[in-house]
Amino acid sequence: MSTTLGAHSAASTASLERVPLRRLISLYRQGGALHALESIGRMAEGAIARIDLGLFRPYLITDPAHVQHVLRDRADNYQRGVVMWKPVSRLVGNGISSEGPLWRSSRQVLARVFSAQYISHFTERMAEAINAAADDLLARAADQPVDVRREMNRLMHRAISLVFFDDRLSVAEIDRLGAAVSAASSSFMWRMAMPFVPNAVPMPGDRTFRRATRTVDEILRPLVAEGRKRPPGGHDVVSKLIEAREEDGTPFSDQRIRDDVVALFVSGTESTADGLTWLWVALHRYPEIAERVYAEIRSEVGDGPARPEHIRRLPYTQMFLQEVLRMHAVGWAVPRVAVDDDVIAGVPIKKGATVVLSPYLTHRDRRIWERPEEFDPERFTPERIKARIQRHGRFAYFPFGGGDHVCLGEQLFKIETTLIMASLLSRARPVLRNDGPIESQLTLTVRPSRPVQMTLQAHR
Ligand code: HEM
Repeated sequence: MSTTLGAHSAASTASLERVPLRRLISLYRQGGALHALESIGRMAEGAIARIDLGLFRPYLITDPAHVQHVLRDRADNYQRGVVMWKPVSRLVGNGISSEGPLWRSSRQVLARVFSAQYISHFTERMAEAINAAADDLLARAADQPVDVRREMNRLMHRAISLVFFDDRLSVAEIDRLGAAVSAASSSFMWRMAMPFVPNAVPMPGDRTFRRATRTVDEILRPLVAEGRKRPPGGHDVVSKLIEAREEDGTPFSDQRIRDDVVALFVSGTESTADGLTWLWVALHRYPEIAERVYAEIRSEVGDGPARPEHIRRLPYTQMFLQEVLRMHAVGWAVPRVAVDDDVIAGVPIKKGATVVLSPYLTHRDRRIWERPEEFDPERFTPERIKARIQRHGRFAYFPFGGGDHVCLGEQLFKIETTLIMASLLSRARPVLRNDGPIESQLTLTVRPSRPVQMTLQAHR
């Protein structure tokens, strides 16, 4: 086994460099999977890397021009369709998380529901719900450390409750739904590792999967049935899916609606919880930079409550958030399969090959980012963004992906996160209470290696 590196100049012929398996194993042994990934990224320096794992030989792509080629210029030739997908589709069906006509009809309706304009129907109530939950959190976290991920999930579920269900599901039920979706998602690891095993053959995790999907159905099916009896015109996800039509004009079935809601949960909640957790780690780690965030929020929001109009009056807070997602690109891998033969930067990509784009590595490419290991929100001033785009193109920074499958939840994430920050940080600042260091861990997302514990100290 080996890793083969190809040149990154579009005009050049491929220059290849082999890294023996010994090297890969030694990188893994030195510092785990993330260290190995980072090291390959550094060696490649934007060139295409071929990770040779025997039968599976994906290409790792990090140069912004190559990313643009896959996600935008030749998007028709690069589709989702990894074999690992089969077990996931048992949970999320074949709508928004797939490809083809069913994806297109889901995407069409959901792109509208998740646009800034549609979400604005909910921001007023979202701010109220987040302020109320923040009051509760501030009271609990004043002296006793709380688990950041769990608390961020709770806050996020309040926003989701509105946008997905127009508040027709209680927060307790959404927490239950979230837990079931999360249990189901982690139950099919074995099936993902061995996708060719038929469903009829029992495997570890099957029982958890069945129990979790039963809970999901118990919660969502009555909600869809009740939604069908309501007058049309609702702005929430379920109402819009009920009004949606397939390309041939048939309405979405109950199963299809249930599948898309679950798919949104799967795509949206894990990455949001990870992104929000890194946010608190960054505020604690970089106190001088965090002071500027607190000062901006205090000057605009005072002692609260946070309101929708504050969102666009907090530019430094937004820059801080962008830098969090640069350093901690939680969706670290965006995989695609080549539909037909292609050539990228002189490297032939055969039909059926898997290419993996990695925002995590692109965001740490030294050719694009000065001192990429340093946390610096100033990278995101409008002037510097413009200069970067002119020099390196739009895909130098792509935490939310790009092209046809660009993340649907980007606006929702920004709105809910800014409201959460404004509501909590107008009154308090975080202090992490973990004993040891918090490292990054590579799983399906990049997440903190241990649960993050924090208290919230009232501003003096
Ligand atoms: C920090 C938060 C988030 C990050 C970093 C993130 C990242 C991403 C990325 C990289 C993709 C592209 C995947 C691909 O091209 O294959 C994506 C797609 C997607 N995201 Fe997000 N996401 C976040 C939050 C959300 C939220 C809050 C939602 C919805 C509630 C959401 C829903 C989706 C959906 C449905 C897709 C697939 C879209 C399609 O295939 O048409 N995401 N996300």
